[in-house]
Order: sequence, then C-alpha cells, then structure tokens
Amino acid sequence: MIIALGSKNKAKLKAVEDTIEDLGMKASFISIESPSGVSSQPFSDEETMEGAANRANFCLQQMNEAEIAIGLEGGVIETPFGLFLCNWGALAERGKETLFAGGARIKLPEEIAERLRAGEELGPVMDDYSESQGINHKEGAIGVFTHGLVDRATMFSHIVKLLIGQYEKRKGSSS
Ligand SMILES: O=P(O)(O)OP(=O)(O)OP(=O)(O)OC[C@H]1O[C@@H](n2cnc3c(O)ncnc32)[C@H](O)[C@@H]1O
Repeated sequence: MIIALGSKNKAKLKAVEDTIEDLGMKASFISIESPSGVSSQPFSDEETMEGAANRANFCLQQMNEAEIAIGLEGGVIETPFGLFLCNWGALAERGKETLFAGGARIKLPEEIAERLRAGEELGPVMDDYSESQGINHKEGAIGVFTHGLVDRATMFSHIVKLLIGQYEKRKGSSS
C-alpha cells in the first residue's frame, strides 16, 4: 500500500513515518508539496480543516500510485480564553468521503497571540521567539510551550493514527 503526504515539512514526514512503524503497517509513503488553498496562517478550525482536505485531495490527484493521501495543516483559533493552536488532518481516498481528525490544543502566550492577530505568521514568530530557525519543522510551538513533552511530530502522529484508524474501520466495515 502506498500512502501519500501533501507536504515536505519534516515534522509532518516524521509523524507519518513513525505511525507506519508504530502500527507495523505494510506501507510505503511518498510526499509532495501540496497547496493548502487557504491563507498561509489559518485562523479557524474551518479554514484549517479546509487546508488539510485541499492538501490531501490535491495529493491524491497527483499521485496515481497512492491508495490514500493525507493532508496535515496547522492553524490557530480564537477563543474566549485566548488564542489556541489548532491542527487538523484529512485523509482522502478515491470515491470515498474525506476523513478528518483534530490534534491537541494549547493556548499561545499573549505576546505570540498579539503578533498573529496583527497579521504575522506563527512560523516566523516562533523562530523569532526561540531565537532559532525552522521551529515548524522541529518541535513546533507545541513543543516549545510544553517544555518538549509533546512535540509537533508527536502531535501530528496522533492525528495520523486517528485518520488511519478511521480508514481501517471503514475498510473493515465495507468488506
Ligand atoms: O510545509 P507545510 O506543510 O506548509 O508546513 P508549514 O509548517 O509551513 O505550514 P502549516 O500549514 O502546517 O502551518 C501554517 C502556518 O503556521 C505555522 N505553524 C503552525 N504550527 C506551528 C508550530 O507548531 N510551530 C511553528 N509554526 C507553526 C507554520 O509555520 C505556517 O506559517
């Protein structure tokens, strides 16, 4: 079985690799850059979900050899308690309804939230905050603000498991 991923982001690649290994799946995976079709900093669950679904569907269209394609998208969501990280995954399969799964959420510190509300993107803001480069490919904001206990790859691997689990359940139900 071939699984396609609609991104070249290292944390997302690791999440899919780790999941295939953890689940002992007989699967190989390929990845291509896929457009999200939403703003570069999604600001709601709906926009983040749409980005994930667009990436998965684009990827499946481009990759004929793939049975399923996964799109993973990061965003933020405004709540009465502050601005929270939100992450979504979508799994596309030919002729079937797209499956969705959401990831863990944590509140962003107000100094980060204010910069996002003013129009900046989380990736560069996190690099600036951490005095590092490419945090979105490494531990991510979730890793930085959980003292490394849950990094971006771990958070996304949970989403990928939720997607593969729903896919397997659907496959089992229809056979
Ligand atoms: O290559 P792609 O797949 O586009 O990965 P990305 O990290 O650049 O893009 P996302 O669509 O996942 O995230 C949207 C924006 O939010 C940033 N972002 C999201 N989650 C983040 C996190 O946990 N840490 C740092 N930046 C994050 C990211 O860098 C983008 O600027």
